[in-house]
Amino acid sequence: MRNVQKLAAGVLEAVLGGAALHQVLPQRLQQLDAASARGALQDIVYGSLRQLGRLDAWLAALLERPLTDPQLGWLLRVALYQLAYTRAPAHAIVHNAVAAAGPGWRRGLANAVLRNFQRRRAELERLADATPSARWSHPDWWIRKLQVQHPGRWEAILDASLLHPPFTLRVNARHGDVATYLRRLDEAGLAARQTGPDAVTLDKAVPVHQLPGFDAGEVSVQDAGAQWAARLLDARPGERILDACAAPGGKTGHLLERAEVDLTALDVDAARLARVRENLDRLRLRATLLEGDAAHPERWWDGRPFDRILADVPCSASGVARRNPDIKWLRRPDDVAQFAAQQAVMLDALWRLLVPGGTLLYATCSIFDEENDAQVRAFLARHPGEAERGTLPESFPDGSLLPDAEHDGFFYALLRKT
Ligand SMILES: C[S@@+](CC[C@H](N)C(=O)[O-])C[C@H]1O[C@@H](n2cnc3c(N)ncnc32)[C@H](O)[C@@H]1O
Repeated sequence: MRNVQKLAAGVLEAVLGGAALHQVLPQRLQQLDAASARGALQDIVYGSLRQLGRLDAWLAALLERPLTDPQLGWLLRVALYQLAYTRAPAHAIVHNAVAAAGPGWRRGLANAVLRNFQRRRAELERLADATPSARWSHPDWWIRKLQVQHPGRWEAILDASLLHPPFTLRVNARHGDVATYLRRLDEAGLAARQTGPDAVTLDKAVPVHQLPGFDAGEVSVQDAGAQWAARLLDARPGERILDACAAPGGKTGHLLERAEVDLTALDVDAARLARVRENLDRLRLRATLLEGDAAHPERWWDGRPFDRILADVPCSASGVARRNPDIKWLRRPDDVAQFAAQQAVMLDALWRLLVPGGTLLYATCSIFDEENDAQVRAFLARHPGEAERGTLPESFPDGSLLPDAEHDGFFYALLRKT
């Protein structure tokens, strides 16, 4: 356990220092032989990042003066996370963290902090609950933005963002229906329920290769909220479709599963585009893959207009913060305006590629207004008389997809070229 604690502390320090979680964590996971230790490291890193505001508040309350050793601080947060949120035996957590803390005063301090946490737990929970950034483990600016932009829903959004993200599959309609797949999951001993027209959510995440039919392309892992994109774009057989920010290809695959279309999958990132190819190969589906910048179609467009365009633009990812819990700590308030500016340029550029009468589906995994409704309103104001906003179907949940227990946060707007 000592090694796992130290590795977890190292990952947290690197990530909060600016390193990419998806690069640092796999490197550290490779240093562990036992699958159980790798599982524990993954859980501790994700869980600590999800609850970091609370862990910070506890640590600050337990220290008499600020720590001079940042590495010890990360180790203590890891141990606090384990004590509060895991089933590992408390004595082992404390014993190993104290040993990992190093000699001299570090050892004594680690011992005092962790034992005091156990003694003062109820008081510390109340203390954290009284401070929004600790209660919901989000930066203050993020919480204030949600309070202003979602006055009736901000607490529910933040509560949902502390949950473990659901593990949801998309059933490939070319292979069978949801009811049949639910029966196959049941036969495999995997409890699940339907959470969308093509979506089933498992009670517990499992490695994908344990899923019946995964290798044959019968299902894909995709959040139920993300599965609305293909349904809303509603591509018809034979149409020419542009998936303008396609990688890693989750929505590309869904579009192709639903209709025989002539699909171009564009992405600016060649490495990510390779993942589109891998995903489509598994699904045995075909598309034209193009590396290119959606903001500069003159560099890659062949001049033939598209009937429908999916613009699943890069965004703050504030709707999927529980899946990428480093994001909320690394984003700066200014980033949101920068994303919004980049999205506006991409929207205007892509709009020119759409056939008259065609539809563009604008999509983000953000819950911030600047990237969503305000973005669409500004677009309509820039294109008077040539664009109108389409209505989303009644089956679409509640007019918006704010994160909850069943799906992540997404935004969709249909734009029709008049
Ligand atoms: C939200 S992700 C897309 C997710 C994808 N649609 C899916 O469902 O799997 C945004 C993608 O936009 C790509 N991207 C960012 N800037 C771009 C640009 N200027 N042109 C094209 N793609 C871009 C990123 O590389 C990233 O893969």
